[in-house]
Order: sequence, then C-alpha cells, then structure tokens
Amino acid sequence: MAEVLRVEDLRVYYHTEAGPVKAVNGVSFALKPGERFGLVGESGSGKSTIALALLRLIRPPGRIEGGAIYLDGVNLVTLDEEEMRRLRLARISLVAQGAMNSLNPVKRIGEQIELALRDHGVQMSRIEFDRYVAELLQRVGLRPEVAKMFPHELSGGMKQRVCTAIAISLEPQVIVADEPTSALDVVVQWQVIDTLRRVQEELGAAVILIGHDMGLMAQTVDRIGVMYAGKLVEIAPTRELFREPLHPYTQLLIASLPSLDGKGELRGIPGLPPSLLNPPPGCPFHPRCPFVMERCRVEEPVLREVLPGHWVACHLH
Ligand SMILES: Nc1ncnc2c1ncn2[C@@H]1O[C@H](COP(=O)(O)OP(=O)(O)OP(=O)(O)O)[C@@H](O)[C@H]1O
Repeated sequence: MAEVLRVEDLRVYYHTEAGPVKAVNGVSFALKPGERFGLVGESGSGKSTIALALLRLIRPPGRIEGGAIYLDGVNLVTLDEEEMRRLRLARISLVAQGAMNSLNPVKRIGEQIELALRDHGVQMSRIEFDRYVAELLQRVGLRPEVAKMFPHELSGGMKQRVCTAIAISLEPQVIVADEPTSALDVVVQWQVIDTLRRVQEELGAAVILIGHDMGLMAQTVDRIGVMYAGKLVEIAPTRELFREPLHPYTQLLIASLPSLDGKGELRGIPGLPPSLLNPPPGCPFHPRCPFVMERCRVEEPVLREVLPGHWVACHLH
C-alpha cells in the first residue's frame, strides 16, 4: 500500500547560547494508511520534537534544519505558513503532551470544538454544529451534555477525550499523539488509548503514538521505532521487536520492563543519556553499551534493514 507519511532525514536543532542542541538528528521513517506506529525512548531523546516538527509547530530557538516530511506526497517543510495552517487538523492533527491542560478554562467544551472547526473554515448552521459536536463527543465515549460543561467540570480522562475529539474533528489522515495518557491513572490510560484506537480505526487514520511505556506500546501499536539521542536506532514490527530486539539499547529497554509474574524488579538503564550539544563520536550509545567495540567509538552505525522490515543501527549486526 502507498505511504501516507514519509519522513526523510529530518533534522531539528534548538539554537541555544551554548550551541545547537541536535534534538532530532537525521530521522527517517514512513507510515502506511491506518498504521499505528509507536515512538519510544528515554526523556530527552527527541520524541516530542519530532511530533511538533511533523505539524511544523517548532518554535524558536528551535528550527527544522533539513530533511523532508511528505504527507500524501506534499513536502510540509517547504509549505508556507498559511498552507500549513490549512493542513493542520484537517490532514494531520496533534494531541500534544499535556493537551488536556490547554483547554480554555472559560469556554464551554462545545464552543471550543466549534471554534476549532470554524477556524478551519467549516461552516454549518447552529443546529448542524450542535449535532456534529454531539456526534464527535459520542465517538470518543462522552455524553452530549459534556458540550455544555466547562473543563473544570471534567475529569482528566474526559478532558483527554475532548482533545481526542478535537484532533479527529476534521478526519485527518495522520494523528500524532504525544504521551496522551501520561498524566492519567492506569485504568483511565487504557480507556483513553482504547478510544484513540477505535476512532483511528473508524477513520482509517494512521497514528504516531509517542511514549516511554513499552508495555502500553506493546499492546497498542503495529510497529515501534526506538529513539536514542535524536536518532532512530531500531524499527521493527512490535511482536518482532519484543521477540528479538537487536539493538543493545532496545534490549535494555525491554529488560527494564517488570515481568508479568511480578518477580522482576524495574531496572533502570545504567548511565546517563548523552548531551545533544556535544554528542559522543561514533555510536551515540557506545558509552553505555555493554557490548561496546573499538569501532563503535569512532564510526557511527547507519540504520540498515537486517531482517525483512527490521531495521537497526548497530555494528553488531
Ligand atoms: N526550547 C528548547 N530549547 C533548547 N533545547 C530544547 C528545547 N526544547 C527541547 N530541547 C531539547 O531537545 C531535546 C529533545 O527534547 P524532546 O522534548 O523532544 O524529548 P522527548 O524525548 O520528547 O522527552 P520527553 O519524553 O521528556 O518529552 C532535549 O535535550 C531537550 O532538552
């Protein structure tokens, strides 16, 4: 099947006084229509920066330095601001980190959804708007009465559902969800993820789910990309990644998951993530890698397809 999204050699730097922070440093991947793709990695590995870049929402001192983002063949990186504004929400939408806290506290939920739609040139009569807002709320598992409520009257899970309703309101082809459930308790997390999955399937939209909970990812996405220090170091179908993780970093990430029988304790990964200001030479993971070889200190491994559909950037493979 054709790809709906193709990211090629994306680079995003934050220009700080100390120099450029290379938050996203040559990332490439592609998504098929309807596919669920997970991006995992430690805090600071560049996941949110990718999310914002995909919607061209990087703010100074950040800047897209290079690469391309093709959405249905159109390179978003080269669009002007107005063209990009029209595509956001309509073709590609974002449930941002902490989105539920960005709802306007003094506007009713229905009004906020309506404003998002009007902002994108949707014109409907009063009755049509009310009906559409009710339908959107129902899709994400909320009662129509929620339209009349203010954000403070809703629980965290309900607010997150409202943000999902806004993100799907114009039936985009790609939905980017950046840690959509990190602030919620476990049961509500699953409900929100389930809802996202259901509406995504109904729309046939592709989803990029960002997070660091490998367990949640394992049960939600078709394919996983592992980020380390601004780069993708492994990409594989979810089952395969868990069955045969190839990158030592992925192996440590999976080993740090508590086992199902409850006996295994959660182990952290020893060492600190590298500075993105002065990344180490060679493989960025070499200072923490249990299998480090001489070559790893000098030569950076490239992401290569070593098994069908399974890509890894590591000199061991
Ligand atoms: N405005 C900014 N100015 C300078 N550096 C920034 C800025 N925003 C992010 N960074 C840096 O870019 C790198 C990547 O950050 P990013 O938020 O994309 O990581 P992340 O993987 O999403 O982390 P988290 O899981 O904590 O959200 C980090 O080193 C961060 O400190």
